[in-house]
Amino acid sequence: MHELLTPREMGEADRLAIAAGPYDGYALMRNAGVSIVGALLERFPDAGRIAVLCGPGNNGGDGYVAAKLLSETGLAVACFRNHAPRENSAAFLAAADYEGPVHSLEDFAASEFDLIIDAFYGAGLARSIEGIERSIIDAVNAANVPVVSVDLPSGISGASGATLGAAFKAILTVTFFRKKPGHVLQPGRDRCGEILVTDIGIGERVLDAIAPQCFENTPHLWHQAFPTLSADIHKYRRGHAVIFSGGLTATGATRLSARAAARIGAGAVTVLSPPDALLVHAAHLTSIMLRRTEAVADAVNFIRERKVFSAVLGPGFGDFARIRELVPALLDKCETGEAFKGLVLDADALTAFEDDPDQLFRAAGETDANALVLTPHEGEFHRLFGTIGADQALSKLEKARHASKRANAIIIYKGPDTVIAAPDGRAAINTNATPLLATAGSGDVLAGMVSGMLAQRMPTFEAAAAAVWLHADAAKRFGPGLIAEDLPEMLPEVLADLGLG
Ligand SMILES: NC(=O)C1=CN([C@@H]2O[C@H](COP(=O)(O)OP(=O)(O)OC[C@H]3O[C@@H](n4cnc5c(N)ncnc54)[C@H](OP(=O)(O)O)[C@@H]3O)[C@@H](O)[C@H]2O)[C@@H](O)CC1
Ligand SMILES: Nc1ncnc2c1ncn2[C@@H]1O[C@H](COP(=O)(O)OP(=O)(O)O)[C@@H](O)[C@H]1O
Ligand SMILES: [K+]
Repeated sequence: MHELLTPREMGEADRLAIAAGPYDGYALMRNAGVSIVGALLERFPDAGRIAVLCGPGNNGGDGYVAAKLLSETGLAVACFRNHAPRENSAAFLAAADYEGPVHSLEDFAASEFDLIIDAFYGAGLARSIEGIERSIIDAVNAANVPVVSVDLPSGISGASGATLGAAFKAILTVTFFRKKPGHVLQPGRDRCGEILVTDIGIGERVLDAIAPQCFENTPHLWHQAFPTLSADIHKYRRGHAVIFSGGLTATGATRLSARAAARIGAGAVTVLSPPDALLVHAAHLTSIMLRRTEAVADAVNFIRERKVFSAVLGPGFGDFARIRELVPALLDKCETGEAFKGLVLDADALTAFEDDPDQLFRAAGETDANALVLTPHEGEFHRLFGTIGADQALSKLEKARHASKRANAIIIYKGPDTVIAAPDGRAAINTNATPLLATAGSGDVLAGMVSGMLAQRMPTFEAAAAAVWLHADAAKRFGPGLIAEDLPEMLPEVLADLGLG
């Protein structure tokens, strides 16, 4: 159930399901209406006066089916519309079968109803909502009457989650077969309220032909790829990660990453520290090892000699020129048949390429697409991928995908709706985050977690997706008062509950 279907793919799913039978378009629509009414009666048993706002397409058709069923239960239902459905469409049949009152949108007043069913537009919304429909959406949102949206809150793009003109703020959204990206990307996600995905008779087999490439980030996506421990494992075989430290005044970020890499299961973690920061690290580290490194060659030699599998570069690092030297040298190590296979660039290691992102992309272009993970937040994304970031026509999902191809790297585009994208086209949208993560250092922890998973040889896309989900789950479990230090300490509980590690 974690596949996300674009509106175009959903249209294809409908088409394939109708071709396979036994349901035709109107039968699917009746099933959709049944699922809407079932959810509504269960959640709003006291709603006596219900308005159904019907658009001209099949979303409106679902509305007429729901109106008919609700009126058959004896409730006072009224439909409002300005455009009748196209003749011979499934929605046309649904409108004809509904025998209750149909009014003009001009006569609608939100205050006269206990509940509003929003069936203006769903997956077919193709342009900005204007005119009377827009005025009604604004008035209903202001009136605070509960809204149940059919498929999507009207005004939200199913493809991008963007608001086209104006959008309802629903308390419940009932959708069919699978969620769409618009249900999980902001601001769409906030507009949906509770999301109920219902079965309307579309068989799972349609997915074989559609082969979706976008997923909601749930443990199903990466559970199988999570590393397991054999009885004869030892710490270096389990996986050795290194974290590059900056100078004396910014060592905390390094230790946050290191602790997270260790807690997520790396067998050994070493902090590579410049001479001036050694003492402060030594005073704080216990199970995490410490190594003095000065020249780029020191780090590269250590990585080779000590069979290091992954590294984090960037948190608190400070020295941009050194980063620009280190990145090509480290990516080169990923390619030379040695143990080292994964580099995570975060924070300063992203900003270091702000003036010449092509320098990074050239180095990355010569390596395996699974060797590099970039973890930009909004600001860092714009620094590295200015043109892509500024393109208003692209959703966050599409931006992450374009950036991933451009950089030949796995991108973790962070935020309330973090998108993880791979150059091969796969993408995952994360939905379990909490605003509690907006605390200094939480990104450093995430970078460390990714490298800890890479050290254990988890495939890169799955490692990135797993780290993002586990990071958010840790935050939610800890709850209010969270600071970044708490996140690694919650991981044992998170992992144990999933039976991982
Ligand atoms: N068998 C199935 O397929 C099933 C589908 N199901 C349901 O169908 C929904 C998708 O139906 P849909 O494709 O008809 O699209 P929908 O969202 O109703 O809008 C299209 C209409 O709106 C119009 N229009 C668009 N934007 C506009 C705007 N801004 N302002 C004004 N008009 C605008 C557009 O006009 P046009 O662009 O063609 O001129 C067209 O007339 C889906 O969400 C689900 O609820 C379920 O019943 C299960 C079975
Ligand atoms: N409002 C929010 N809701 C959910 N997650 C958030 C929110 N704000 C930040 N985060 C998450 O917190 C982390 C912050 O990372 P980052 O901005 O790099 O912080 P820092 O640089 O302080 O470590 C990211 O994983 C991001 O997705
Ligand atoms: K709708």
